[in-house]
Amino acid sequence: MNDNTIPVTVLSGYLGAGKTTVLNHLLHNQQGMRIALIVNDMSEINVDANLIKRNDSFSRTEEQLVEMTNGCICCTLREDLIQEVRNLALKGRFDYILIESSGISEPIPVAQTFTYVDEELDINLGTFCHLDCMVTVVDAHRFWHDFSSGESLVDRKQGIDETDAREVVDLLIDQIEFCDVLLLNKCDLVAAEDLAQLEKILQKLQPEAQIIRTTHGRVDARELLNTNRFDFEKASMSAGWLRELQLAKHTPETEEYGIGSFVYRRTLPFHPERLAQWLENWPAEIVRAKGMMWLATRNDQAILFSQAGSSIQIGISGYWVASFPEEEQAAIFSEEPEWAATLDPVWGDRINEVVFIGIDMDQSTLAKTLDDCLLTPEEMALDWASFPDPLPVVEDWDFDEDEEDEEDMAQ
Ligand SMILES: Nc1nc2c(ncn2[C@@H]2O[C@H](COP(=O)(O)OP(=O)(O)OP(=O)(O)O)[C@@H](O)[C@H]2O)c(=O)[nH]1
Repeated sequence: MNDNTIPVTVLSGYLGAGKTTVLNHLLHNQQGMRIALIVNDMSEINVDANLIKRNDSFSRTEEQLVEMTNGCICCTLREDLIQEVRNLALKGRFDYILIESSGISEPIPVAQTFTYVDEELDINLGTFCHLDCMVTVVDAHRFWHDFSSGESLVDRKQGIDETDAREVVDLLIDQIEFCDVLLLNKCDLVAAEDLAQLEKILQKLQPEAQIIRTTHGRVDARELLNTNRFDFEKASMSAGWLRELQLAKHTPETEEYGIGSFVYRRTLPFHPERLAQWLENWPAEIVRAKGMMWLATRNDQAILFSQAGSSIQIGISGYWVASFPEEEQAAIFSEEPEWAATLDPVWGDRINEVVFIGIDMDQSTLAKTLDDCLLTPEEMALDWASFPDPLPVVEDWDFDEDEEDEEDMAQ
């Protein structure tokens, strides 16, 4: 299907991770291909594009450089990206398109640009090109610093605008969890033992991607170009937490460097007040947690819980099927009998099911302290709606900020 369309590789990675360095390296090792480059920079001056133009391998006749500035190709410049890619493809001069996203781009919207027809522009990029590989560059030296900084893009003056409340760690995790190749760059700046541990945790967060250690972006071009690796469905399902959740049975792993994971699964609801207290004292050894939660006070809502570093988000993912009228439930269950057979006879699909990935986690203590947050048999008999619920309704909830708010109120 992809035979006659131009392959595209997208480089993502947080600011300064080494994307331009990788791109420059690829230009030196392009195996005779005529490459078109699209370089996206958030600032007005496209520093990365200037660096590439100075590269002696960048020949103006064979290559073309498209600079996209003052916005991000995953949001404000998405339509421009579609048009630029189409224009490049229509020139018929290029064998390959390489895109360097801005450091604050999210990879999924960029990938969607190639997989969905844009109805407003009425352009189907699939007729011109296909996504070959999503690459994420990770800065091995700064990873833990950025991951645990608790800072937002706005705190770092790196947001799209002053309302860009995304946390640095959420961006890092999005870029890691959706990719085909992870380049662990700046390996020269990290001790061997720390590097081995970081590689293992990245593997746990993203078990499908090929992880390649690099220094100054030096990587065999064949690992990133014409790889045939990208598959939207597969990439969307490749995150470590999701894979863990889908495993029929967790096989205990040999915990190299203390890195492990487990699924906390209970068919009892959480008491929101006790759960909130638990979240306030988030165990530092948990690196990533994600899954569904069942809160007694919101008995119909399926809550999506997501944590990475100090960022905790609690959102509504939808409604439990068990909260639907009986005929609707019956219709859904008859369409998915295998799934229906796995459900609790009393509570249906209501469940607490959260994956924890961490370093040196004490699984039984964590599970025990979470069990203490579930409704007791006495509470099960009470009116659940009457329980205090200090948890936020939706969206981001930063417990550090909450502490600050409490401190402010106390003054
Ligand atoms: N020590 C060391 N420095 C590196 C390595 N790779 C890149 N650098 C340096 O890191 C800095 C940032 O690299 P870039 O390639 O510009 O990073 P980027 O991801 O394109 O950055 P943005 O475009 O700002 O998002 C530069 O000064 C590079 O020379 C590496 O492996 N080791």
